[in-house]
Amino acid sequence: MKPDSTPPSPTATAEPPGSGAAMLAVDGLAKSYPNKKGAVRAIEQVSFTLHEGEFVSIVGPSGCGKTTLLSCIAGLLPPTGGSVTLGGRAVTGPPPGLSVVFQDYSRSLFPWLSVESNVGLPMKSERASKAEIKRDVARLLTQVGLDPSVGGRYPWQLSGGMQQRVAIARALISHPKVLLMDEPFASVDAQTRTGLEDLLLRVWEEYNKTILFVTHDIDEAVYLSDRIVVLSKSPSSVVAELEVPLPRPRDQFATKENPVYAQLRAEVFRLVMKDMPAA
Ligand SMILES: Nc1ncnc2c1ncn2[C@@H]1O[C@H](COP(=O)(O)OP(=O)(O)OP(=O)(O)O)[C@@H](O)[C@H]1O
Repeated sequence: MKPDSTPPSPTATAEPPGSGAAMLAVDGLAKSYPNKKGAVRAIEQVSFTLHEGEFVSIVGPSGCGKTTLLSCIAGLLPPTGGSVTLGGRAVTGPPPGLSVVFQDYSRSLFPWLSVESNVGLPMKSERASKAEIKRDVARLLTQVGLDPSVGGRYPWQLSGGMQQRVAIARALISHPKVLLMDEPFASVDAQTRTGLEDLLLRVWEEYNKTILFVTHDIDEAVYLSDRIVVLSKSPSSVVAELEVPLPRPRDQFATKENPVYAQLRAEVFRLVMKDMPAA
């Protein structure tokens, strides 16, 4: 496997996000799960497009079908209608060029493998040499803010935040075009979460990735994204797509003090709560 050429610096991204070619197109996607009574319609008629280099978040009321949507996009679950195309090719199974990071890092990482083996696994299956794997794993661990010596430890010896950094390193090592993230920071404490948000923004800018990020957290969606896709309650469809015109680079203090941040947060909250079942 060839390593990426030197990652471009954040300032080298000449085009504004969202101005690139269509990278991921979701068109009329539907998914029903069979049950004793017939079927549970989880999502129906979900359509949106991600352009190259864009950071897009999906939000919606609890149980609206966010995980179902992401699983269909990742080719892990066959949709019952509609289509997904990645780089112009129909997704019919897990496609090359796409990596997934789950909320539950134990789903991303094998506890019986060292951190180095976990991160290097995609390269191993592509028959990279041991030296190449070692070099790239150390580079990626540094990139996600971990000391390369962590490579010799096991996932269960690390904190939740560190494990999620390892999962991000592993997702990046195969140079995916698109990163799908399913509530990746929902299982860590608030301070760790803000650190991971800023890490993700740095990685996104440096590697010029296209990211689709599912979250329950409206603040997080506004802070991170170029655009927010709001889903209705299940069976869900897209009720709104909102641009986030906040300047970049984002900053946990300055961005959140910007009146546009508060305005957008309130708007997304209103759209999501409209469809929330009573507690
Ligand atoms: N394997 C399954 N079999 C049957 N129904 C399912 C299955 N998985 C999900 N569902 C149903 O599909 C709908 C959407 O579920 P999904 O987990 O995708 O939503 P979500 O938005 O990710 O949920 P949450 O807000 O809890 O993260 C729900 O009504 C759920 O009960």
